[in-house]
Amino acid sequence: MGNETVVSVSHLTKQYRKGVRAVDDISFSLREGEIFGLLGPNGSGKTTTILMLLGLLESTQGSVSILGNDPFRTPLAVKQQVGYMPDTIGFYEYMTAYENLDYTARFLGLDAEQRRQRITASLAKMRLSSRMNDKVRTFSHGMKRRLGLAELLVKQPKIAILDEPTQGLDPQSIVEFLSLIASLRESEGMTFLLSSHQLDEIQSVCDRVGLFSRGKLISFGTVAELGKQHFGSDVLINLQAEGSTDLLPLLKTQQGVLSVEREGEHTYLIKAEKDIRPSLAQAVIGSGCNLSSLELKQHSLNDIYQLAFKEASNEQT
Ligand SMILES: Nc1ncnc2c1ncn2[C@@H]1O[C@H](COP(=O)(O)OP(=O)(O)OP(=O)(O)O)[C@@H](O)[C@H]1O
Repeated sequence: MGNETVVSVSHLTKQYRKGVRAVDDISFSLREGEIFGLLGPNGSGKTTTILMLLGLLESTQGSVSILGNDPFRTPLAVKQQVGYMPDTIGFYEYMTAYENLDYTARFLGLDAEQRRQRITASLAKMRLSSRMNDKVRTFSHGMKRRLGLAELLVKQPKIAILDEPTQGLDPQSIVEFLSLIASLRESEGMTFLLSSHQLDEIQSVCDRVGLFSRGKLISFGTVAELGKQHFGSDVLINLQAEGSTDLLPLLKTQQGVLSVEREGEHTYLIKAEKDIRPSLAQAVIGSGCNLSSLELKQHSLNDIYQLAFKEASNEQT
């Protein structure tokens, strides 16, 4: 991931005519080459934010800068550098995959040979070469998503914004789709913004996430940072040990330990200020017990999401 800021959002607000404040004073920035997950329940403001990033919707207040351009004032400059995959991808169903991509490529002003090269390379990367002359209406949902990524590749944008890209995919296709995104980041250096409520998958691919609740960005950072912010602890350690000594009092008094919970007869979950596995191992072995496992655990994005929303709704009521 580079250090250059490619997307910068400052105090962005959108109030629809009917009075709904769909996005309420949000600020964040994205770095070149990062994969960012915009997470939130239905109606929390994700799509409204995305539309403002794309210049398709005017903000009520605040500003957006995409690679130095204001998307609402200079939409063409932004459109050339940003690829967008909406939640319902609109391909021409009675045209072939190749024809659909050629239609997109013509807008880029490429000559016939450049178009052919770019399209065939993109379809190959998305493993759709064998289906390029088939009509899109014969494609499965997952194949249409892959064709959506191929279309992004034809466009070669610096930034790709994908609204609910994994919606409707089976678990295997989700894993495959997200690994394609990760590989595009590696090979093309693209920056991705994904909106989603598929937490586990997002955790596996995103460098940083932003949690949305009722138009507000209630948390922003890496999953580890969010874990610290909401759970007040840097690390969770899972320890398994057997022996005649009750380890609970011993573990509780170790330096750096914040709390200890017994999770099973011989299993403990330790909340600690930092990674103190070496001193825990010493203490356990010193007490005469057999240490069978000592693992660093992260709070799952799902745990963080649940807690963050509980906190946000407590604040709002
Ligand atoms: N054109 C509109 N006019 C008035 N209100 C709108 C309009 N579009 C969205 N809203 C409202 O703004 C809020 C945020 O909607 P938005 O679509 O941005 O949420 P979302 O997080 O993308 O939801 P989802 O996950 O369901 O797509 C909701 O209360 C929605 O009803």
